[in-house]
Amino acid sequence: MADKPTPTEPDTSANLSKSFADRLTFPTDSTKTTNGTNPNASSFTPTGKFSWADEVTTPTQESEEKVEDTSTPSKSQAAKTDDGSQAAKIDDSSLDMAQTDGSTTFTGGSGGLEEPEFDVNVKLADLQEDPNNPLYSAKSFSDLQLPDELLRGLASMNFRKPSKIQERALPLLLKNPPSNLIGQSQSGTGKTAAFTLNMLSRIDLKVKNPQCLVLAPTRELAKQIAGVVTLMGTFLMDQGLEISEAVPQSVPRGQQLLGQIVVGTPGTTMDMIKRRQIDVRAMKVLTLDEADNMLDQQGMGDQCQRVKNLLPKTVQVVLFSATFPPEVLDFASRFAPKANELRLEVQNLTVKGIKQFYLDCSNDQEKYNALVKFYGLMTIASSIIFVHRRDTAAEIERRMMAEGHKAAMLSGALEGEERDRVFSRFRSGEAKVLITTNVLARGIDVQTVTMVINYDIPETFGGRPDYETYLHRIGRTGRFGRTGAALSFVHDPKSWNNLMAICKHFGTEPMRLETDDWDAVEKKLKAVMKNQRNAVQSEEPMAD
Ligand SMILES: Nc1ncnc2c1ncn2[C@@H]1O[C@H](COP(=O)(O)OP(=O)(O)OP(=O)(O)O)[C@@H](O)[C@H]1O
Repeated sequence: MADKPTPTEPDTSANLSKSFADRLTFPTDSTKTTNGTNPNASSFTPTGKFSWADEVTTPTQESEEKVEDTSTPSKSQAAKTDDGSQAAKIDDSSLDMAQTDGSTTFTGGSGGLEEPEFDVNVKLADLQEDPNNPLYSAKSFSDLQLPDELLRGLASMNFRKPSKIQERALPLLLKNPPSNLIGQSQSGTGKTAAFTLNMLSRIDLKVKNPQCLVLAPTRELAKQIAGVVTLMGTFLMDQGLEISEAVPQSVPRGQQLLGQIVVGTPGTTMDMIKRRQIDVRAMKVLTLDEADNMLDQQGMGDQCQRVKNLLPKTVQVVLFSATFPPEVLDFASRFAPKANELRLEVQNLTVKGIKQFYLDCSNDQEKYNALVKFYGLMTIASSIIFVHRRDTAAEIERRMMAEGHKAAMLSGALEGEERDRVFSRFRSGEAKVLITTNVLARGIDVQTVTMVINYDIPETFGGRPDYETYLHRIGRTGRFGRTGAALSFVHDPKSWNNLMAICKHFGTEPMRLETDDWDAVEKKLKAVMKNQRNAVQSEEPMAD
C-alpha cells in the first residue's frame, strides 16, 4: 500500500530561530506524586505563545488506519537534514543478551545508556515483591493449577513468579465453562504468557487440527508470539504439539496448515480459512493481541470480525492490549460478549521504568543533526527510532550507515522475507539502531532496547496526537522491570502541541533537553537514568 499523503501543516520554521520551550514554562519533575503522575496534569499551562492549552483541545481519538501485514501508515514530511559528522560509539557487549524469540532471561535491571556507570541494581525479585508494581503477584505459577509440562516450560524460560496480569487473568481464562476476557495491562508486563498458557492448557494434543488462533497486527509480532508459544510448550512437543504461522508468504497456496495453535495476521488468516487451508471446525479459542488496534474500524476491525464469523460460535474470545480507547471498547465488548474485564485507568498506563525526555530542536532541519549528535554522545545497547514516513526511515538509515552506525530500516515497503532478515539482524544485536515506522510500534519484545526515539511525534491521519501509539512505541523499552528512556523530538508548534497533549493525557512530564548544550544533555541523561534504576515506583492496582 502506498504511503498516505503528507498532511499539510503551516511552515512556521522561519520564525523559529530559538527552541519553542524558550517561550514556554514546562512543569518540572518537582510536581510529581509518588506514583509518578502530575497532580496538576489537567492544569499545566505553558505561558508562552504556543500554548497547547489554547491550541490543542484534547481530541476525540480519531481512528487511524493502523499497520497491517505489509503496510505502514506514514504521514508527515520527510526529514530534511544537513550532514552530521559525529563518530559513532558502538557497544557490542549487548550481543551476549541477544534474543532469538522474545524471551531471554532477566539480567537484573539491565538497560541504561552506559552500562558500567550504573551501579544501582533493581532486581526483578524486588519488583515482584512490591504489591503496587504491575509485576507483583501473591501467587506462584503452581498455585494457578497449570499442567506440569507448562510449569516446566515456564521454569525453563526463567519465569519464577507470575506478574499481576498473569495472576489475575489466568484463573479467569482457565475456568470452565470458558468465558471471554478483555485484559489490559501496561506494556511489557507479560500479556503474551497469559494468553499462551490459556491456549496450551486447552488444546487436545491428539487432535492435529487447529484449536486456537491468535491474531496479531504484524508479521513480526505474529512470529514473535509463535516463538513464545513454542518455548512455553517445549515439554509438550514430544506429545505432538505443533504451532503454525499464517503470515504472508509463510505457507504455499493449497498447503493445509496443521498444528493445534495458529498465529497469524488477519488478512492472511482469513484468506487461508476461505481457501480451506485452515480447518476451523475444532477451534476453541480466538485471541487478539493488540486488540484495540485489531478492532479499529478503520483498520483491521472488519477482517477480524470476518475471521470470527468463520469460527464456531462457541469459541472463547480473548482480547489483550495495553490500551483500550473508549471508542474501541464498545466494539470490543460486542466482539467478546459477556467478557470478564481487567482494565487500567489511563493515568496508570505508563511504565515507571521508562524515563521520558524531549529534545527541543529549533526546526525540522536541526532534527537530523541533533539525532547524529545524540548518537555520537551516548553508548546505547539497542535503540529504535520511530518516524512517520517510509522515505524518512530510508533516508535516516542511509545517513546513519554512512556515519558508521550499525543501522537497519524496517517498514511496510519491504517484502516479508526481507522484513524477517532485517528484524532478525536487530534482534540478534547485529544491527544496533532500528529505524522504523509504526509497523513495529506494538508488541515487539527485544530486551536490549534501552532507548526509543520519537523522531516524529505520533499523530493520527487527521494530524491529532496519537496517544495510544506513543504509549506503545515507548513501551518497546523498559520491559518487565527493566529501565529505559524515550526521547521525543519537537521542532514546531504542532509537534510541541501534540507531545504536550499526549503527556497531559497520560499525566506524565518529560524532561526537556536542549540542543545547544550537549554536555548538559549527556549529564542529565546519565543522572536520570542512574536514578531511574533505583526508582521502584508505585503503580495503582488494577481494577477488576
Ligand atoms: N512471569 C514472568 N517472569 C519473568 N519474565 C516474564 C514473565 N512474564 C513475561 N516475562 C517477560 O517479559 C517480557 C514482556 O512480556 P510480553 O511481551 O508478554 O509483554 P506484553 O505485556 O505483551 O507487552 P506489550 O503490551 O508491549 O505487547 C518478555 O520478555 C517476557 O519473556
